[in-house]
Amino acid sequence: ALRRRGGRPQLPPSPWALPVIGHLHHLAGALPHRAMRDLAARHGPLMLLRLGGLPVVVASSAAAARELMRARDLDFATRPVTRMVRLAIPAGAEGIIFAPYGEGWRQLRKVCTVELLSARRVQSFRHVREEEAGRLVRAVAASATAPPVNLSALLSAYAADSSVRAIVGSRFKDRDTFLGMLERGLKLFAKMSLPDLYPSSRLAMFVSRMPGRMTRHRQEVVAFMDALVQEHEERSRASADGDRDEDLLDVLLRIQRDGDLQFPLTTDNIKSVVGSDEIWPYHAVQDLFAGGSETAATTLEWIMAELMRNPPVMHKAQDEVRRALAGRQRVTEDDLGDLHYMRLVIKEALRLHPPVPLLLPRECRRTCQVLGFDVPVGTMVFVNAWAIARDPSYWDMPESFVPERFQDGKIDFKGTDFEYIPFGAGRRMCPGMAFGLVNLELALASLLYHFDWELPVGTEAAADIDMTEEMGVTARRLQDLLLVPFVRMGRTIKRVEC
Ligand code: HEM
Repeated sequence: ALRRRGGRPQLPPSPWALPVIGHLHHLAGALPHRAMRDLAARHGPLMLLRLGGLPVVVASSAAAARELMRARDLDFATRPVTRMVRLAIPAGAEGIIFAPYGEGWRQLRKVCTVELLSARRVQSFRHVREEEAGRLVRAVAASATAPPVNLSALLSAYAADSSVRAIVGSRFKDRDTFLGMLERGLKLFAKMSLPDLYPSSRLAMFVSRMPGRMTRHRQEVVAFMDALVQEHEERSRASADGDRDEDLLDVLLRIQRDGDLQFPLTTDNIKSVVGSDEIWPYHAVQDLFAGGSETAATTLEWIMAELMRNPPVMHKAQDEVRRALAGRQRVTEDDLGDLHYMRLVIKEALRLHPPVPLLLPRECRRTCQVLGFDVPVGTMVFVNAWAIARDPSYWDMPESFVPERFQDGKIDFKGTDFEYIPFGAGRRMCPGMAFGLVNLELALASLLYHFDWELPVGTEAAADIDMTEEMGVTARRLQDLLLVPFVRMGRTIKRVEC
């Protein structure tokens, strides 16, 4: 396929490069999705960058995304496993996010959709979400005595607590250690280090501190997983409750133990799928935590910031929630069905602030053509979902927060409208969409129902709210969101005194 134009491949266009670092200098000083959008404006919707020694193709239009994730989805259905990821995760134990395309990933993906993230399972954690949303409301109310409230911190706690409770249960005694380990692991995996940028360089391996950190993380995980799995197995032997109280790790261990699935999968299959390494359940649960926690916290923060900047939208959303829930003491999931406008608000926030702006990287499995260019096997691929969702060729007033643009229901995030793909598309699309959305809806409805919100002293105008992003595990706010809540009790609104 690469034998074109007299034997030379027609690669996608690239900016000018420097020796050794390639195009890295073009990304310096800006967040990757922003720098890549600016480069794409000059070099086109499919461009080839060399990041150190790593070839990377970036897709920046709906047409390019459609080709990669629909027409050629199978050719791009694998994830790159960098040297650092491989140090932390042995082959066969990658979990779901990092799993290369193949039988192992396919089976785990089925476990995800049929068991872990199915509608039934999402429903089974309803009480966890409602309790955690209640805890969030109480925490906001309690902090309201000394405003402003650091809403970012409270939302992070809400998202992390509800995820960890779903994954390992509320009775797990080393929960805080587990949470700390997951958060450290996520930060390590989110970084591109020297050995990743120069995959064949021994020097990069030698000078970087990442290999040591990854190895220590793996050792920590192995030690911890033993205790975690043992505790869960003892509990499941002691319990006669069937699966009534199962957390996600219980489900994974049950599947490993019994092959108890709706599709034929024996214990032996599972072992070969997940490898015999004892840390496989860890990476599966880490993926669920990665998927569930940061994405929810980040999105909720952006939604609240956008609502503060757009008072008419805030009033309309509050009006809807308060009308639908009139007289209720607290918000439950039964109440969410009628909140149409609030759902448009969430959609619009996911358009302007997709928490995973470049989606998760894919890798080309087979040399092929995209938009008429040759993409060589082994190339890493990013889809700039953030840039596409702000492209004026698809969106009117793309930088403005206008939930009504989704009112006619023509565009959705289910992976078929490629100008709007916050959850990705194709075979590797996010399997946790339903799980994620219900988490967002319950927390948001609670914040809108119970509180009125004002800007802290010193932030006089809504336009002064700092909207700068930073890139960590997700594209979140650089500054914590500080707001002043007023508890709304019936018709009177007063600052809480406790
Ligand atoms: C607002 C919420 C969320 C957003 C915006 C989001 C976004 C994404 C994106 C962009 C991808 C990559 C898709 C691709 O490569 O095409 C992804 C993959 C994934 N997400 Fe989510 N996600 C969310 C919530 C969740 C939740 C709640 C879970 C699980 C509890 C989850 C689990 C996963 C997993 C396991 C993958 C990897 C799938 C694979 O590689 O086959 N996500 N997510």
